[in-house]
Amino acid sequence: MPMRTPSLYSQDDPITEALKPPPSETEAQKQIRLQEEAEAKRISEQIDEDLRQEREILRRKRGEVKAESGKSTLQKQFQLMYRPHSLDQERVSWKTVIFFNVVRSIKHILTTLDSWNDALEDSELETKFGVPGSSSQAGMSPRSASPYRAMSPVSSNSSISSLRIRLLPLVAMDPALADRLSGGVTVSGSGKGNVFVRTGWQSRTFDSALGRKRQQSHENGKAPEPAQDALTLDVNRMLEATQEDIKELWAHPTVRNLINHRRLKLDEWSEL
Ligand SMILES: Nc1nc2c(ncn2[C@@H]2O[C@H](COP(=O)(O)OP(=O)(O)OP(=O)(O)O)[C@@H](O)[C@H]2O)c(=O)[nH]1
Ligand SMILES: [Mg+2]
Repeated sequence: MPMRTPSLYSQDDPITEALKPPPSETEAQKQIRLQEEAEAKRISEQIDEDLRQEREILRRKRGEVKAESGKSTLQKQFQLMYRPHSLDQERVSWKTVIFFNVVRSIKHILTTLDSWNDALEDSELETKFGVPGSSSQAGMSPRSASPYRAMSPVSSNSSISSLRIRLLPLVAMDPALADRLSGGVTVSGSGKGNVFVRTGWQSRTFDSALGRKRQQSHENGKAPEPAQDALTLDVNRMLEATQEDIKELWAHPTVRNLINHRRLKLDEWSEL
């Protein structure tokens, strides 16, 4: 009796019924068909096996460590215990991040204020939006839906516009800081654009900050001194010069109002 290759098709499946070979099939044709089926099955099983192995490799690569399980915290603790100097060195790179967050937030406040024409006072907010929480006009878009420009007289917004002018040089540093963090990848967009932080930002900010100095002191076998580069020095100076303006902006009733009415949201930026 000749060996029969097992058929792919089961006996009681409606699809099997539909795919049945024609009754006129010769024995030779049948053999070819069964061989083709067996080959197709083998290939399909091979693909499944390959996929399974790939998943397994990926799973091993990722490891079993879960997100938010304290990896970074543990690393910092080890650093503190065994290489406290390395944290001093890192301080410089974090400076860029902190400056960027501050500058970006100020820019965001000013942009939001601008979209409200710098002039949302208590009385106007109450009239326009009702008491906080009553959402009669929630979602109304600022510029298009309001004739503020025409109707709001110069009052508290005069101080905002002067704050805006004083803070302009600081806000102008935003692209440079973003550029530093994203490693030269241009951050485009409307000012709301996110910075895509790329792997290695820390060594980048660190290298830019220390440059040759680091190399030299490594050659001497000494730990490098924390230093700052031109960019962070500039921002540092500007922050010092404008700190009162920043406080004033933050405490300004219009800004307070926007925050209270949830017209101004400052994102937390916790990826770093
Ligand atoms: N109670 C407690 N909280 C911890 C401990 N270690 C870390 N945390 C907190 O857990 C949170 C996550 O810690 P991370 O060190 O950022 O965790 P991670 O594994 O690096 O997280 P990913 O980078 O998102 O994968 C932080 O809020 C830490 O403060 C711990 O030993 N005890
Ligand atoms: Mg982490």
